[in-house]
Amino acid sequence: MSTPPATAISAPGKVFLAGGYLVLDRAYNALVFGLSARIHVLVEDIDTSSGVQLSEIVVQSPQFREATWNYGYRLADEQGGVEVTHLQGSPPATSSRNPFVETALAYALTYIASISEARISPAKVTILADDDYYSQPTQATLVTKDNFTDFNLRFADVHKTGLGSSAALVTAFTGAVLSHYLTPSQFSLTSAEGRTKLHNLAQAAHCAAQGKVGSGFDVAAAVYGSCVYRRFSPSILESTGEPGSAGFLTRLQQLVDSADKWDYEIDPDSATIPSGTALVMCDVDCGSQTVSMVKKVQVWQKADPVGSRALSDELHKRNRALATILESGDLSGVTEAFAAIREKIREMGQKSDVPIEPVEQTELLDTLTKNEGVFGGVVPGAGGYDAIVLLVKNDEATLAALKESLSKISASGTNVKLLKTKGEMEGARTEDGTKYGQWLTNQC
Ligand SMILES: Nc1ncnc2c1ncn2[C@@H]1O[C@H](COP(=O)(O)OP(=O)(O)OP(=O)(O)O)[C@@H](O)[C@H]1O
Ligand SMILES: C[C@@](O)(CCOP(=O)(O)O)CC(=O)O
Repeated sequence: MSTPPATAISAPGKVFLAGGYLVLDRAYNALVFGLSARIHVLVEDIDTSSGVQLSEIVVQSPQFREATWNYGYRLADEQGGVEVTHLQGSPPATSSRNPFVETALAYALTYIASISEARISPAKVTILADDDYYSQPTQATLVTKDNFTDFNLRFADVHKTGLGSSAALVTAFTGAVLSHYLTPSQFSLTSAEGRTKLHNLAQAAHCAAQGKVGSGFDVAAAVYGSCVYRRFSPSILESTGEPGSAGFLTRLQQLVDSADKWDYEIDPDSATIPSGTALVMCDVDCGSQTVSMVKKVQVWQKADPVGSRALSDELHKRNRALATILESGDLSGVTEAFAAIREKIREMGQKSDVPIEPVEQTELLDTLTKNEGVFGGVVPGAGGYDAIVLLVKNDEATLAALKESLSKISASGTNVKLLKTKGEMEGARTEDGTKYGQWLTNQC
């Protein structure tokens, strides 16, 4: 009997162009773009024809070493939902846990159990990520097969580029598991209702795995692609509880299915990349980012509520002006719009004593914006030293000149690299499960 193709879903990474920090407050919205860099999640049934009835799901990330996680699952008493246990199996199963995978699995299986009587059969889940999510070791010769690179590294040794791998992973994982176990009438990624459910479930799982409630812009972009985003009130997720706790199944099902519980606003039509242009990203290898940036900005906001509100209002006005220019497609004034945003971001950084646009990044952005065909750019999201994003003319000559400028800059100190990924409009989507060739174990 031939093996059915894997259920495959992919979700994009993100670049946060305008509205970092402000978006944590529902008074402001954010301009976020999805990226062509995607994470793909494939689900295949495990053959139990030998009569063995396992309750086991194996998750593997075969581009990395020691990246196989085995999970047992069981329906907990008192409507506690599906409890997932990380099994310490023999190698290749890894002993270190992956909170994003584990939580996404428990949340997805619990939601499935809340709306379906069907048995959850054993399965193998494969995660494949675009190269751009991780900085590649400079000396190593890496093997790429069927479009994905074997990084030959353990997760602990990987440097991420900050494209939102965890949000893309949780979204694609949740979508793939729901699509695999539910019928199209119970869940379909192509319907508006299905997307809403995927968003709500992935948002809840991602916050739980992170151990904090962020604005959720990264999950919104992973589900809907480029959009103007206003966050949900954090209180919505306060009483969901833990998988296994009494009533978790009912609470999660209501959270996912009751659209009126949520107050986020997601508008994919108002985030536009003008025709003939591209949003590109440069990975900057220049020291690490301060982890407590958000906390420090909040300390400043508390200490100076009036001043910080006035600055945020002005920055928001400038963010909206950029969004309007991009939407109009008429790029006159776009360079000034980027500069105006950066001016206020630097002021916010000085006032809060946070390197949102540190001086090294100011120099880099100023230098690159002088290039023919580069309209402007910013330090995305929370800012810091890790990356910059540029709006450029989408042609070979501009990209070649940009690469040349970056290699000159790299030769004189800071290592800066143009990533292959570009801004893209589309969110999570169903993929053809037969196109992953050698990465699928059933076909090895
Ligand atoms: N290919 C993958 N396979 C399995 N787990 C992954 C994969 N990629 C990322 N993850 C999980 O996501 C974690 C990284 O998430 P984190 O939120 O720290 O980074 P990010 O989302 O890429 O970055 P940022 O939020 O700065 O944009 C990893 O430690 C791992 O648990
Ligand atoms: C600072 C913040 O507004 C954006 C962080 O963005 P990034 O992870 O740096 O892309 C935090 C958030 O929105 O959750």
